[in-house]
Amino acid sequence: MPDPGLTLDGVVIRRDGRTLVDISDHVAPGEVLTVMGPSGSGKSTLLSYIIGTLDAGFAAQGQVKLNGTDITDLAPEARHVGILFQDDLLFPHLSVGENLAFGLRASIKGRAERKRKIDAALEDIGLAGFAARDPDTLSGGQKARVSLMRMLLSGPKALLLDEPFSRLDTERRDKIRELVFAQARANGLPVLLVTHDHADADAAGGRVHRLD
Ligand SMILES: Nc1ncnc2c1ncn2[C@@H]1O[C@H](COP(=O)(O)OP(=O)(O)OP(=O)(O)O)[C@@H](O)[C@H]1O
Repeated sequence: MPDPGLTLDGVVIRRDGRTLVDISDHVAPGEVLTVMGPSGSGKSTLLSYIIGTLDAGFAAQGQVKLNGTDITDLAPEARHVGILFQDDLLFPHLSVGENLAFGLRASIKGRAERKRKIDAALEDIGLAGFAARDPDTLSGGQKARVSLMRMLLSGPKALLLDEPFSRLDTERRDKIRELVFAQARANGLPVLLVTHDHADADAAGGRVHRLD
């Protein structure tokens, strides 16, 4: 595979004549690149560009490549880039298992195979036996784990994290952060982490790109 990982090649994003983002970088499989910067510096804007949902009011140039393939002009769903937000919500009218099934790749058709995958996924995140539960009966940390797993089950080739830990208390935060990074490493996913928190950057252990 040519150049595995996520490549940002001369990505420049402007708004009203002001350059917000200017980045060229390569994030290897299993590596975490942390993006930090003050409020309004363009962190979420960069993630929108990568997933293909940048607001038309921005002017952008540069290529986004995933495993050597240029995905800059693909529709968001064709990019296979997973994103996790601070307030990621589970579908409240679906059970925990159905929420996970929603993320499962369409290629997994058989009922038994889907159930087996979901049970294994719940076990992976320490929630074995939770398939029938309603999301609103879960704690914040449990919901965060289900959101993460739902996203991973959709088979992303890169992982973007937009302050996904900031609502969690310190103890849960450490555990979930570890789980996210361990899953990214296990799946060989390049990770781009947007955060205000230096503890997140330290836990990620990789390089830091600053937007000012
Ligand atoms: N749809 C929009 N219309 C107008 N301005 C926008 C829009 N979206 C973002 N902006 C502006 O673009 C700049 C970058 O916003 P962005 O959300 O990327 O910042 P951020 O670094 O993620 O901030 P925060 O840390 O507060 O989330 C800000 O000045 C913001 O006001």
